[in-house]
Amino acid sequence: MAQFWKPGTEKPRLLDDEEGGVLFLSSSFSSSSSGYGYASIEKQRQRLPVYKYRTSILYLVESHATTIVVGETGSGKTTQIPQYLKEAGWADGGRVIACTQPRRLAVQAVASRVAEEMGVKVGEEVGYTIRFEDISNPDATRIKFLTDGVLLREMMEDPLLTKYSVIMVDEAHERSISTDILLGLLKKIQKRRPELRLVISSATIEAKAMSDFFQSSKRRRVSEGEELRPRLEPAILSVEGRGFNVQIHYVEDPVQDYVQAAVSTVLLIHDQEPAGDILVFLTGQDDIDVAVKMLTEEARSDGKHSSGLIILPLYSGLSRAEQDLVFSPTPKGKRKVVISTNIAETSLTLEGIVYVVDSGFSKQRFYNPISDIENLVVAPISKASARQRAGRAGRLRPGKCYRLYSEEYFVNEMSAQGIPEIQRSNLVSCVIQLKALGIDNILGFDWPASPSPESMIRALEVLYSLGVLNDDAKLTSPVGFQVAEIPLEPMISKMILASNELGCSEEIITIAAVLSIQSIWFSGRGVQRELDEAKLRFAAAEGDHVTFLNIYKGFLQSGKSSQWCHRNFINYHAMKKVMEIREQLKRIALRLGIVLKSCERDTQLVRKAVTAGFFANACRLEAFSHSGMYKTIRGFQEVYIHPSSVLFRVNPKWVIYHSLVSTDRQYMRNVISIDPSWLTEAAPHFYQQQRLNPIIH
Ligand SMILES: Nc1ncnc2c1ncn2[C@@H]1O[C@H](COP(=O)(O)OP(=O)(O)OP(=O)(O)O)[C@@H](O)[C@H]1O
Repeated sequence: MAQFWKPGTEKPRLLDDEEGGVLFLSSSFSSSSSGYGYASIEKQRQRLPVYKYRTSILYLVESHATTIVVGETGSGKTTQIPQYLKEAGWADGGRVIACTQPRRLAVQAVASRVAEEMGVKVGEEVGYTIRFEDISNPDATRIKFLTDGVLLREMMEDPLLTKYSVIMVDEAHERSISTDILLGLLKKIQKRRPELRLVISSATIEAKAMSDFFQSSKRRRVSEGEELRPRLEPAILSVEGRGFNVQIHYVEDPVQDYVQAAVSTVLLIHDQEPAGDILVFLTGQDDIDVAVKMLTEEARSDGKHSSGLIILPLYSGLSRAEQDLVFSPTPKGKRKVVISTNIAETSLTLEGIVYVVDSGFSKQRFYNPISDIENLVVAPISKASARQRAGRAGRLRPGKCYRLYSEEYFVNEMSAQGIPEIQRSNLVSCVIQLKALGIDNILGFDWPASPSPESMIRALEVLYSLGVLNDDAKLTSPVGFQVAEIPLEPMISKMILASNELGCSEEIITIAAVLSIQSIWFSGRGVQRELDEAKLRFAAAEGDHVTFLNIYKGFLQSGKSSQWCHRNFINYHAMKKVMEIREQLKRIALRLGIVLKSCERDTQLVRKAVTAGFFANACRLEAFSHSGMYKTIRGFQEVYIHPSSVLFRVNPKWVIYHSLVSTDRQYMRNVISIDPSWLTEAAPHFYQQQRLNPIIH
């Protein structure tokens, strides 16, 4: 079990102490978490640290084109600033105030909170839009929360975002790809629309870089009326103070197994600490499922330690209804344990949470443009993330955060800030978005942090081979425009378009839905044999994609039964999410004129459609390899079929994978066997005939 410094001894630190900063105690803050009346909400609003800065914020927004607001987590930036702006008239005359978030869940949660504070219904004066879900009313919505990705999509219809008077880019320090693209484009828009105001909310460390970025706007020639325009240099405002104290506990020695350590810590808290819910940060669906199972079994086998625990997973692959469970009030006498990925890291207030357990890891993308390989890797988080995680406790009362790493590690080894996603990702989706917005000179685009030219060139090559870009690097018609319109990775979009021509769109839409979530299998420790046996019941010789079709069919035939999923080691929540996404994809397909048609299980057609999208991920088994080693066709990288694939140990000669994960080796996840001649058919330029021919034969 992880050993923590005991509370009350000298060791635990208050959050601010980490930096040697000032301690802020807001003990007057009401700690009641339910039954808010309107008046009490108003009082709560006024007690938030940001309230003291209301006038300054409004003054700066009035007088500067860009205002950067720096503030501790919980100071009230997200929920309050849009309301201040509305109250000051920025939404008058039909104008709209936008507030972007990197994550969907945060968009929904913050919109409901702000609507509650304003005493209105979500979807009316306060609305939100996330991919596939628009809960806003063009005539009534004055404050709109949306993901930064959705705002980018809105630019396709309205390049200058004319309906917005102020755009607040929240959590800009997270540096998601979409945030970086958005910042670059907003800077451009400001030159054309000097009346547009930007509010960038950012952690301290990034504020200077943000300011430099917006500062470097080229000065316009002063013309008549110029003095009426806002000042171009950005203003920086620092909001001092936070909500409640969060006591930080570190482990004394590094933990060997963070899932096991997280489970032990939850039981320790439950045993020794007063009432209050627990939020645990792990990395992904796989380790969350394992932790949920361990805790559930503990609850079954040994009532003493774990009676009264309500254990809930939280990750993006869950259906909406399951995600909503984490927001429901905890029944009296019970303790909720939410086990989450980093989707709960920013902007969320889960009312009952008093304790946070932080594994110190998250799943992150890393792309190597030389090998053209993108991996999803479990990697250490940054100090900025650790603070955000700790900040989820102490939002409505004092809290505690248990870090499953040592203080020495936190202070000396943890990086201050993560690497911007744009510098560690494959840029195919990013390039197509910019192209769709008419940005032709992608290499010359004004980025807050430049991606490597190699990554750009790789992305351009792939898009060209997908038939999305023409010789002039412009979107092709209709394929390029259609691919850009589908809000999915371009390779999946291309696969869907190809399925229309091949007559297998029903099957491919199912496959696309399954590929958009992490896994539909139940992951658990100690159940590998049963899981393998269950897989055999559905396994298709052609590979995982066709296996998904068997599972989907079985699920429908069972009447979408949770018991059926349980018996077959399939994650019921994930299957419900697949159904949701599939419905959304069907609507998009119909809009694009794709005829929904089944090929009646002609798996060759299905595999050809997959090849049309994913040809760049083709690999060949090494002729003399008995260890199942493959080499990627592009880049000659060594890769292996992941043990979770139905093709593990089957090792067909030619395969295509959907994604790679890196542990001790590079593993291909979701693999399908192909005929190599389909590669040259699908992408003659990519696999120049003469280069591939000797390999094929
Ligand atoms: N759904 C909610 N229920 C109750 N209180 C809430 C809710 N949402 C926000 N609050 C209160 O408002 C405070 C400020 O939240 P807000 O999201 O505006 O802060 P923030 O400065 O943007 O922090 P972060 O960067 O962590 O998002 C919370 O600490 C909490 O006290």
